[in-house]
Amino acid sequence: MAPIDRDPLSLALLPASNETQAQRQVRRHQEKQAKLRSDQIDKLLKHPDSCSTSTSLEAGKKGRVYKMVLLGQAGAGKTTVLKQMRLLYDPEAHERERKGWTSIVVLNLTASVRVLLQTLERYHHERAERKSLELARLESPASPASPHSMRAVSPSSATGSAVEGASARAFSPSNTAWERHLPKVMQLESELRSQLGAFGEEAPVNDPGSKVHSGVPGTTRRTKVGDKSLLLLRPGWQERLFTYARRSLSLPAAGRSSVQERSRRDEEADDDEGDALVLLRSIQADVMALWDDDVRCRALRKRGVFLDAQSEAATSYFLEAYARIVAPGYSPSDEDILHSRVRTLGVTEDIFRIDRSLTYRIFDVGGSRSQRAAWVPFLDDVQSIIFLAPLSAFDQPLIEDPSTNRLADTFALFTQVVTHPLLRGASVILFLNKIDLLEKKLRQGRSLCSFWPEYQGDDDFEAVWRWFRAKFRDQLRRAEDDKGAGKRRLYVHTTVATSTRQIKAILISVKDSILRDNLQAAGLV
Ligand SMILES: Nc1nc2c(ncn2[C@@H]2O[C@H](COP(=O)(O)OP(=O)(O)OP(=O)(O)O)[C@@H](O)[C@H]2O)c(=O)[nH]1
Ligand SMILES: [Mg+2]
Repeated sequence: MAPIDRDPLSLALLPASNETQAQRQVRRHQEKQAKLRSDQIDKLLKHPDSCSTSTSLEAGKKGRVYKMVLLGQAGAGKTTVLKQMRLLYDPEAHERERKGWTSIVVLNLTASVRVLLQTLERYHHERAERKSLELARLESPASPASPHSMRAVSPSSATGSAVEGASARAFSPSNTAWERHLPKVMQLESELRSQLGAFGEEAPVNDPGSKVHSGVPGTTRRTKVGDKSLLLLRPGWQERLFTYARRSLSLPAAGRSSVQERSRRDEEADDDEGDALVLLRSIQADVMALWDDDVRCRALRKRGVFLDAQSEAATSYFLEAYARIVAPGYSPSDEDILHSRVRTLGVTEDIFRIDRSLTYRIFDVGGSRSQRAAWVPFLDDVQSIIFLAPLSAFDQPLIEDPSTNRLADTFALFTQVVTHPLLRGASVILFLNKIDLLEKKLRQGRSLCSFWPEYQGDDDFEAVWRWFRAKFRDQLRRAEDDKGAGKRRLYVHTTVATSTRQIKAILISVKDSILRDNLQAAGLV
C-alpha cells in the first residue's frame, strides 16, 4: 500500500461503503469532469494565449498564482466565504449573477417555511402524545399507557385547567396552519429543487418512508427532516441560473445561439418563480401570524430552535425577509445571497485576481462525509488551507452520523487535514466561524459543558471561543509531534462568514499572512 493510502484523511476520504452503483457512477462522472476542468485550467494558466476566454481566466496571465483550498464539514461556511471573495475580488461577476440568485432565495424561503410548519407540527404531536400518556396514567394508574391512546382522547377532554383548555382550542383543526399548508409547501420545495437541477439523489424531498404526514409521531422524524432539507445542486447549476457562467468551459446547447439559450432559460426561471410566489403570497399572512404572534412559536424561537442547523435554510433570516422577497420587483440583496444555502456537490474552482502580482486559485469542496472522497485529486500543490470550524455546532449531532457531535467531527477532520502528506507544506488558516450564532446560543442558556464535559469554565462567549482556539492549537501541535513534522504557524480568525465588513478585513489579513509566508519561504525574513 502506498503511504498515502494508509493516512487517516485518505481513509476518511474513501466513498461511503454503502454507495450504490448509480451513486458511484454519478460520483465518478462528476470527479472526472471536475478534474478535466481543473486540468484545462492548469493548461490555460500555463499557456494563457492558447485560449480566449472570460476575464477571470485572463487573471492567470500575470503574476503569481497561489493555490488555496476551503475545507471543513458540511454547513461550515466554506461557500459563504467564497461568495465574499467574489463580492470583493470580482464584483462585476457578482452583479451579473444577482438576478440568478432569485430562484435560490425563493427556494430557501420555501424551505424555511417548511421548517417552521414541520417544527410546529412535531411540537404539537409530541405535546399531544405526552398529554395522552398522562391521561392514560390518571385513568388506569396500574397499567402502562399505550403511546397511541392519544387517538381516542380528545385534547379538550384533558385536565380542564384554563391553560390546557386554551391550548386545546389552539390545536383545533381550524387553527393548524401546518396541516393546511405543509403539503403544498413541501410539494413546492420539491418542484423548485427539481427545476433547479437540485433534486438530489442523496436527499429526496418526498421520502416515501417519511411519517411527517401520517399523524403518528415517529422517532425517525427528526433525522428525516434534517436529511430532506439539503439544497443540493448538481454541477452546472450556475449556468442554468446565471446568465454569466463563472469559469465554465462548456458550450451552449447545440443549434441555439447562446443569447437565445439564455433568454429561454430566463423566461423559464421567471415562470417557475411566478408560480412559487403565487403560493408563497397566498399563505404569507398565516405563516407570519405563526412566526410573529403564536405563543408556542415564540417560546421555540426563544429556545433558539430556528437559529441554525447543519443543512437547514437559515430559517430566521428568510422568515424575517418574507414580505420583501415575495414583493413585486424583488431583487436579491447581497445579504440574501450570503444567507442562501446551496450545498456544494463535488469540487468547484474559482480564480481571483487580487492585484497585479497575485492571483488566487481557490477550490471549494462539498463537506459532508460522502463528499470528502472527491477532495484528494485537488490537494496537490496547495499552498494554503482555509479550514472552517463552525463553533455554533457544539450542541448538534452530525447529520451523516447522529452519534457524533458536529464539532468533534470537525476536530477529527482538522487533524486529518493538517497531517495529510499532500498538505504538509501548506499554511493553515483557521476560521472559527458562526460565532454570531455561538454567542446567541450561549445567551439563550445553552451550556457548553453539557456537550463538552471537559470544559470547566463559564458559558461566557469570549471564554468559550478562546477555549476552542487553544484546543485547535493544541491539536495541531500534537498532530505534528506525532508525525515528526516541522512546526507550522496557525493563523486563527473568529469569523461571521455572512458579514461582508468583517470578512473583507480578514481577507486582507489573510493576504498579508500569505505574503509573509512567501517571504519566509524565500528566506527573506
Ligand atoms: N449566521 C451565520 N450563518 C452562516 C455563517 N457562515 C455560514 N452561514 C450560513 O450557513 C449556511 C451554510 O453555509 P455554506 O457556506 O453553504 O456551508 P459549506 O461549508 O459550503 O457547506 P457544504 O457545501 O455542504 O460543504 C448558509 O446558509 C450560510 O449563510 C456565519 O458565520 N453566521
Ligand atoms: Mg459549500
